[in-house]
Amino acid sequence: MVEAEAITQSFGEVKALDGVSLQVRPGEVFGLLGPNGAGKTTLVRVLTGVLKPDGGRAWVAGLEVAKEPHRVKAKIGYATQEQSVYRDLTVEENLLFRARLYRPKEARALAQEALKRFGLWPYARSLAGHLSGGWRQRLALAQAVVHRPEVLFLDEPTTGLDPLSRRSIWELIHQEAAGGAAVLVTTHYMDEAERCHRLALLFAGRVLAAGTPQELKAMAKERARFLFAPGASLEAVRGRPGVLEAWPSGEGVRLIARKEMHLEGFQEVEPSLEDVFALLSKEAL
Ligand SMILES: Nc1ncnc2c1ncn2[C@@H]1O[C@H](COP(=O)(O)OP(=O)(O)OP(=O)(O)O)[C@@H](O)[C@H]1O
Repeated sequence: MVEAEAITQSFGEVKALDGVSLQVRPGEVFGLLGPNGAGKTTLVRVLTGVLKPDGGRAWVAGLEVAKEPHRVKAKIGYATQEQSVYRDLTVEENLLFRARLYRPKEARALAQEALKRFGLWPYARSLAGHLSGGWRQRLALAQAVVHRPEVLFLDEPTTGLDPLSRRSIWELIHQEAAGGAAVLVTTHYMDEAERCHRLALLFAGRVLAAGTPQELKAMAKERARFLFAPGASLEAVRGRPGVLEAWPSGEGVRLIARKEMHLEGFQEVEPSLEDVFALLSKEAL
């Protein structure tokens, strides 16, 4: 459904993408997790045909993106970080506008269906500019899928939303995947990465690892120890040989240490995705 093969892209001295390969299957929510500047938006721009990369190839919905960018655009939904809703149109008008671009004959029926599917009925006649951030983001998502695309690209769809709104946006993302769409979603929230079927950890333009959240954690446990030091001071823990990372956590200190180290008095804990990321980015530096 989505296949990227060794994509590279530089902006002057900056290597935004450095040989990125990945696949997203139909029915799957695939997360692209990485800090600011990792290259997430650049990859989405390449995969949606907005930006032609320096190197590598990409296929989306059976088409090679660089060769047929216009046909690709009709088959995908794309919600960018910049909110793409028109504030001075109503919710319904926004949906109609988008649907008409791709499937003019069915536009009215598609807009009605999206209003229902996304629970936007009560706001159909409200101006988009009057919606709260959470509902506007819901509209942005509805707009991206109103023409029933096979592949959906969502660039940080929950940035700036409160936890409850984020939760409901994630429910909708999974609803679209359950309907058969291949969904690629970028995020820098570690808890959101846990909600993906599979994910790739992107750092400085490179995929450090890819897999299900469970696979990534299992891989990290093979390579390092994840520990908690109750009542310890940060300085004391950081000073011990073999400690790769340490940070304050509740009544003690959390740390990542080399596998071969014997650290008596420490409790072994299950790594989170944040721990996995901390370990891999440390190794990559
Ligand atoms: N058009 C551009 N011109 C110059 N540099 C760019 C351009 N677009 C991206 N970059 C640089 O490429 C790198 C990757 O940027 P990108 O926006 O893809 O990262 P990101 O992972 O999406 O970050 P964020 O989470 O902040 O959106 C950054 O160093 C950025 O400054």
